[in-house]
Amino acid sequence: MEDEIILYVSHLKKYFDIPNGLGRNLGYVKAVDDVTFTAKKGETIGIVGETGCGKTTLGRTILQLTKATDGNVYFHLDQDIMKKAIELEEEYYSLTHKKEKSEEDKRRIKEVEDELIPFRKKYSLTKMKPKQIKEYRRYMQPVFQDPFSSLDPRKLIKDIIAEPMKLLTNMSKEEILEKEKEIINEIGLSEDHLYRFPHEFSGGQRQRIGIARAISIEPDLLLLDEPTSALDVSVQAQILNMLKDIQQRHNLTYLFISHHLNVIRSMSDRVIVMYLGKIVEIAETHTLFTEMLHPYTKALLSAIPVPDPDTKKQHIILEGEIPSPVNPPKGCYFHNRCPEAMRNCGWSPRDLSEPIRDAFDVFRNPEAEALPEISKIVVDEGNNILHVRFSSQVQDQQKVLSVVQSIVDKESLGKRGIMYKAIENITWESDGKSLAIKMIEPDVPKLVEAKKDHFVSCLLYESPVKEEIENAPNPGN
Ligand SMILES: Nc1ncnc2c1ncn2[C@@H]1O[C@H](COP(=O)(O)OP(=O)(O)OP(=O)(O)O)[C@@H](O)[C@H]1O
Repeated sequence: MEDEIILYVSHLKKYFDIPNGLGRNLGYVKAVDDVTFTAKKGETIGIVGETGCGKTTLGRTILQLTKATDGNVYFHLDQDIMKKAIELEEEYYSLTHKKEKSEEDKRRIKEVEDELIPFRKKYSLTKMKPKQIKEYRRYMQPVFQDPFSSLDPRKLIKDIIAEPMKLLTNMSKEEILEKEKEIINEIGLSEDHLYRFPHEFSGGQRQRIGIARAISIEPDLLLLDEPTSALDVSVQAQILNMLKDIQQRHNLTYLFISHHLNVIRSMSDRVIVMYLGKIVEIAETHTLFTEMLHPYTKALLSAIPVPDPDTKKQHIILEGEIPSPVNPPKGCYFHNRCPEAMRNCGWSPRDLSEPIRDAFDVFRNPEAEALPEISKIVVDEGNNILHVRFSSQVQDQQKVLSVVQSIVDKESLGKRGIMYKAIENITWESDGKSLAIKMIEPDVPKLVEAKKDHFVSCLLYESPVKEEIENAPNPGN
């Protein structure tokens, strides 16, 4: 692997619209949400995470097979330009995301913007015109999971492999055939296989053909999206070994997506762990598998079986459901399942609205007969307040308050006793009909370099550190 940075993905986002069928938008699926990383020439970056966390969408958006919603992708550039891209993008991002901006910051933002806008148009794939993107396409190629559907059954292998060469290069017919002969041997098949149809091949052979097609135009980067997941275990190892050989011979960079942690471990130089469209951790492979930092990575990796029966390993079972990418929680997206969550990790009035409604509903709780009737519950996400409105003036305010307090305590128990610490105060509004539960504003974790070359997005690794937060006096108590 060289030190040359071949790919810089900068704050990339892909949100899918959710149309209601009547021309209006119901919201977005945040499939990729602010992803930043670099890849070096000859490096394999493994991408892991539970199903639906955005791995495929990330790969497709980088390769411009899906149009990005926001962010930039710099690829295959002169190293000085690449360095400039990183400098400009990072400065712009940190300036524009400052909570309070000085006059000097505002002036600098304008200056960086003036330089960045034409720079992006010229160099960022997400801002280029289709014709310009086409020039880069030959240097980045995808290989997908399903070798059965990715090859046109009516075409000879010769024509299938020739497609990218015809489309993206100026090679003559003779040159294409020459290249095909060379490449078919490289993937372990022979020249006469060029004159057969896809159905005449096994799954493993078809995936070899898919790889041959991708490397025929001598790209620099391959997106390998679960390339062996549809194959028998015995065939998987052969394909993985072949991919390693091809990588060495051609000095290729791989973006390697897989559910299989052992495959990721054996293939990758560095690993990206994703959760709900965001990167939660990036580190060199050995470090990630032995000294993982993020609570999610710890849980994910605890699921790998240990071959030695004498070695005891604790399997961390995550409670709670994966939140919807349409309406992800505030703060850290993982906080509601996190065994190490703290009071500022993202608790929201949303968490209390249902339990409070249930406790005051006579159909769900017989004891609610003695309680006043709720007319409305309003979640004010902006101010982090839950407003509970009753149908009429509440006489025994103390009793209602203690019921609400007991719900908060009960809910907190399920959240390892943490959530109650997120309550700033519970007060009656002056009309005597409404109760307001105010929660603290959660912090949003940033991807920070916690150790050398080891990045993690978790408040445990940002200041104020865990102890400070946990020992802070709790105004809700
Ligand atoms: N074309 C689309 N339109 C709307 N939503 C989409 C589309 N493609 C993906 N999604 C949604 O985006 C999110 C991320 O999906 P993606 O396929 O990228 O995840 P993944 O990690 O690759 O999952 P898997 O491991 O199952 O392939 C999911 O919630 C998915 O439902």
